[in-house]
Amino acid sequence: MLKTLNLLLGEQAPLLRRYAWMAALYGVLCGLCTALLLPLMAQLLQAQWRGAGAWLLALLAAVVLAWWWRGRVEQAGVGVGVAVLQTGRHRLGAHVARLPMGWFNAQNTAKVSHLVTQGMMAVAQLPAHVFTPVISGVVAPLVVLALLFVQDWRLGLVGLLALPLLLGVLLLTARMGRWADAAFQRDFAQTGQRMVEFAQAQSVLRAFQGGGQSTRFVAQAIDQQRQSAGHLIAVSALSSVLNVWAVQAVFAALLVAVVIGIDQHSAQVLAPGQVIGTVLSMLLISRFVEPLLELVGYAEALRTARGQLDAMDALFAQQPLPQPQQPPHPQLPRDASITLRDVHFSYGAGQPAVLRGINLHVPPGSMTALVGASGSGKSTLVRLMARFWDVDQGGVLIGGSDVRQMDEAQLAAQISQIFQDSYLFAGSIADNIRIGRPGASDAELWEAARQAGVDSIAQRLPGGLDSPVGEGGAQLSGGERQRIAIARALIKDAPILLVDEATAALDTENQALIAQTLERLRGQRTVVVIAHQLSTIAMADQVLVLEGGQVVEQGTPAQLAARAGRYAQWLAQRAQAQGWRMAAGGEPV
Ligand SMILES: Nc1ncnc2c1ncn2[C@@H]1O[C@H](COP(=O)(O)OP(=O)(O)OP(=O)(O)O)[C@@H](O)[C@H]1O
Repeated sequence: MLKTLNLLLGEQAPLLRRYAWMAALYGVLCGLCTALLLPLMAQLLQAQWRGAGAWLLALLAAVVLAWWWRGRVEQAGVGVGVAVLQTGRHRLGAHVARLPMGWFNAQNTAKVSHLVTQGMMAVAQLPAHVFTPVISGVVAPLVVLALLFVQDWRLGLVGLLALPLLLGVLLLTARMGRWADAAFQRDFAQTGQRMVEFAQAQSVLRAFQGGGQSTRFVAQAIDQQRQSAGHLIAVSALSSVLNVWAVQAVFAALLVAVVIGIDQHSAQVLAPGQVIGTVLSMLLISRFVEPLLELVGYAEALRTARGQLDAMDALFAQQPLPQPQQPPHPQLPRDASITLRDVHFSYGAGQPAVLRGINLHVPPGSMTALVGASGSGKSTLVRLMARFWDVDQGGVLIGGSDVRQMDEAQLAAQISQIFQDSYLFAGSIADNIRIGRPGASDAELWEAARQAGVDSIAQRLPGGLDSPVGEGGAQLSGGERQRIAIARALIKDAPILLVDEATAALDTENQALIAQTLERLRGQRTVVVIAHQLSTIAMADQVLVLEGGQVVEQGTPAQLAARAGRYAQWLAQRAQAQGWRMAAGGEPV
């Protein structure tokens, strides 16, 4: 728990240590107040008023000191809570930003969103409201235990023996709670993910189910969450009862010890000294048990925050892709070529191989088209070039340098991407294009917009290029979003362009736009395109046909068309389907 808090706090971690010491000192002060209460009670019981007055003054001074110190501790705790909120979110965000692109699936994204909102609040509450009574609830009984030993060693011994038993019960209930909490958090995140999906998929749902209906997935997720919430509530209630019983059992054991002590001295009438001793023992026992009861009252809050901290810990344990060490690395690319050497890749240990022994060389300034059936590995191959993940075997080289030996920013500077799922941020059209090159001038912005056909969108909208696109580009059509993504890639002016030529998302106008863009950049940039249009394939210097994660054919469009192999077959099917007629050289007519 402390390890993760330290991770969240980073350079501010000393604040937590200082606060913990302050809270422990507060526990000692509480114990000191109890210590001063003993002589005061003894003097009162013996009717020694002067002595009692002196001890009373000392006790009042200690109580005032403890109150004042408690205020300081609370302030320090709130300070740590605020630091957790401020620094923790940044550190978590900075860590997530370094994780491989492949890590960002819907489930992980929902988890992160839950952690930085509710999770971070639950964790920040710990130092602000929970740790002070918990730390003092541990320290104060230890001081009182020492006093118990001074008062009567047998009582001290009972108290000492009770502590590990109490600790055992607390640990057991905490573990039970953690299991139940982990299941609840998992189901909670799953429901959140399903609800977002439900909202986003409204058009599909209404088309297939009519309005107002939930999906089976949402219903299942909610049902699962209801079950795990019920389980968690039951476990929490049982834990509370067990914890309180354990403390009460310690209380009872100490009382029994006092009674047995009395019996050994005298069964009939207590001597005055025995009366005082008994009263003081009872007082110590109650002061021993009281903070323990308060401590177990916070078990629930601790467990909830613990679950969130565990999830944050697991997130911090996710490793970013290794970065090259200096010197002599990182390496610089010598040109805009792309080479794949015997690349093998799967999406995780135990998962089937998606790419198997790919060898490929894309010379600088040339254009390579990837074709193949759905699931043959085209997108995976292109994304490996941008180091979304690291290959399992072999290597991906940009300009002769292995991408694993290149600086992350250096690699990013080499590559522009136009993918089907290019995300638009809630901002203006101009903001979204400028992501490609934040320092671009207005003239460069307009030039990229013109080349990508965004100028016609801007003319239609009252705000021009400053018109908002809505969250995720919701205020634009799919084709318009795609054009902005193209403008963003063009303004970046990177020497390598990776393109996933969208199929369904693009209308003929946009298809033509991509074709024009590729035509214009031909010879100027290294282009790798996942091609669906015959016209695009015909433009390519080389075509790779992928099947089952392997390159089954490779050559110029003309060579492949003449070979009567897979490409020619595929070409014939496409031509038939689209009413295209291909010339013998592979060029569409
Ligand atoms: N994130 C992922 N996790 C696990 N498996 C994946 C992931 N992405 C893709 N795959 C699997 O890898 C294989 C290749 O997928 P890929 O998307 O590279 O194929 P593709 O040729 O681009 O397909 P399409 O033309 O339909 O986009 C498929 O079997 C797919 O199920």
